[in-house]
Amino acid sequence: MFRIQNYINGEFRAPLSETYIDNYNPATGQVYSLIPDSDAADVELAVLAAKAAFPAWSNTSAEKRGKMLVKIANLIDQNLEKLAKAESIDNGKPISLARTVDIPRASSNLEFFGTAIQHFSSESHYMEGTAINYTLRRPYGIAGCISPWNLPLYLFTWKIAPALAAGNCVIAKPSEITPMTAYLLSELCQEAGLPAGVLNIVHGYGHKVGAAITENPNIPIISFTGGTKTGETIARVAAPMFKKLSLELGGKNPNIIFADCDLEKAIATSINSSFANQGQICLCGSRIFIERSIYEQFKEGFLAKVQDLKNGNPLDEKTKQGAVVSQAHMEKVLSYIQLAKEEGGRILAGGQQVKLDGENATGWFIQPTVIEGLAYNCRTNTEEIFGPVVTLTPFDTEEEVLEYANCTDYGLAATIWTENLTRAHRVAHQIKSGIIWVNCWLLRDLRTPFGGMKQSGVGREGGLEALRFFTEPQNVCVKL
Ligand SMILES: NC(=O)C1=CN([C@@H]2O[C@H](COP(=O)(O)OP(=O)(O)OC[C@H]3O[C@@H](n4cnc5c(N)ncnc54)[C@H](O)[C@@H]3O)[C@@H](O)[C@H]2O)C=CC1
Ligand SMILES: O=C(O)/C=C/C=C(\O)C(=O)O
Repeated sequence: MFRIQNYINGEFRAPLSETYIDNYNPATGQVYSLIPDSDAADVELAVLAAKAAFPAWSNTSAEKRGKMLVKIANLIDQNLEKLAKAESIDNGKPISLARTVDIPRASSNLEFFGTAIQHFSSESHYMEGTAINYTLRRPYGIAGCISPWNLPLYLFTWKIAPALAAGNCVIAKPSEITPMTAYLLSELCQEAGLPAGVLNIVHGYGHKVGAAITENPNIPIISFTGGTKTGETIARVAAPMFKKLSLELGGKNPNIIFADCDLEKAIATSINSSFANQGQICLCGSRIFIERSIYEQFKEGFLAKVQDLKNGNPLDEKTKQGAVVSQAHMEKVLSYIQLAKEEGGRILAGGQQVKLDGENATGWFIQPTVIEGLAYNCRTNTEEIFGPVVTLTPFDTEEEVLEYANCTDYGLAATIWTENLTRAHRVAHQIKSGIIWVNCWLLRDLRTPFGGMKQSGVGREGGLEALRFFTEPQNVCVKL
């Protein structure tokens, strides 16, 4: 069976333990490759490599570093089909989504930061006639990047690109649930001629490799995307070591439909914001609040479109709903559907695991599920499910829907549907979320600050925020 390898010091290496973890295809439930079960000793090798590479990489001009990232982006483009297929098999997502969103975005991340670093500048402060201060933005040394399974290459590159562009060397850990495209990327890095030790990819479990990165005193800065509980564990270890942290965590995002919206557009986009990637995007709008006067109309139009969303083999071009990522995750999502019933919810669509034919009979598929009749503040409506499950709740006033929207511990993203711009600004201002979309969803400009409030995270990534995060300011004051 195919064995993924670590990428350390520019070379492909087996884990020192020589043990491997099974890697599953979620659409068949079968093991199809093996992942290094690395540990702290492999991370230590990566640290040695990164330390040795840092002086040269950090002294390479921003232009050259940027060009290297753009070269890797071009190789991603040339390998689009191979990477999209690998992502679909590894994660269970429809190949059409991997081909049009995940892989192109991975390329954009590298290109964006490869060019952004060439325009990055720092400040100077003139003290009239007395002194001039200039601020240097210095790379930290070795950055740790830990990424999740839902958008594997997309989020992996979202972290490593700004870290490398800024002149850091990186030790990166993709999710052990979806390691394949990070491995394929390491092959492209070697092909591009990325100097040895600049990027090191160590595969394995979070509690071993992730914990070793978090605990390692030579890694002073960590960027993490994943579950809120894991973020808390990382913060507990890293904070007393005074590490710099960026935590992109969970969400339980409101999707607010006012009666004066363009209903057709609101329904079409809400289908996407509910069920794209089987609802496994931290930005999905899983709580849909609908103004009572159009509740039945929205519900009817929405349910009609949900009926068209059939689960299918992710490698089939026509499939819009693939498999969820793992058996454990499927069981978690199904347990929330059961909880919703216990909390008084009515299942309007879906609600079950789906058994497909042939080799997909043993895959992990869940029907897109729509539930109504729940209290806005019950567990189903406040805990992150992270699957193809949404709830519909009517509201009467703006004040009431703001209370609903803000009632969870999360504050990542929100969507507002209205044709009344004054209302849109007013409501946006009162929602406690890091990202607000008005009459759209997941419309991404990579220059904008990205991240959440409350338990959705700490810090912001994207654009200049990411380049500032991965650099440490040093002020030099020169007496005139
Ligand atoms: N982007 C997001 O908002 C994501 C949210 N989640 C949420 O988290 C829940 C749990 O999913 P998991 O797969 O368990 O996500 P996770 O948070 O455990 O995994 C994310 C990454 O963190 C690593 N990790 C795990 N434990 C670690 C530790 N102690 N130290 C350092 N790194 C560690 C994992 O190996 C993976 O690379 C999901 O059901 C979902 O609700 C999961 C993935 C992405
Ligand atoms: O940067 C984006 O466009 C999307 C980011 C999504 C996540 O961070 C997530 O789902 O975890």
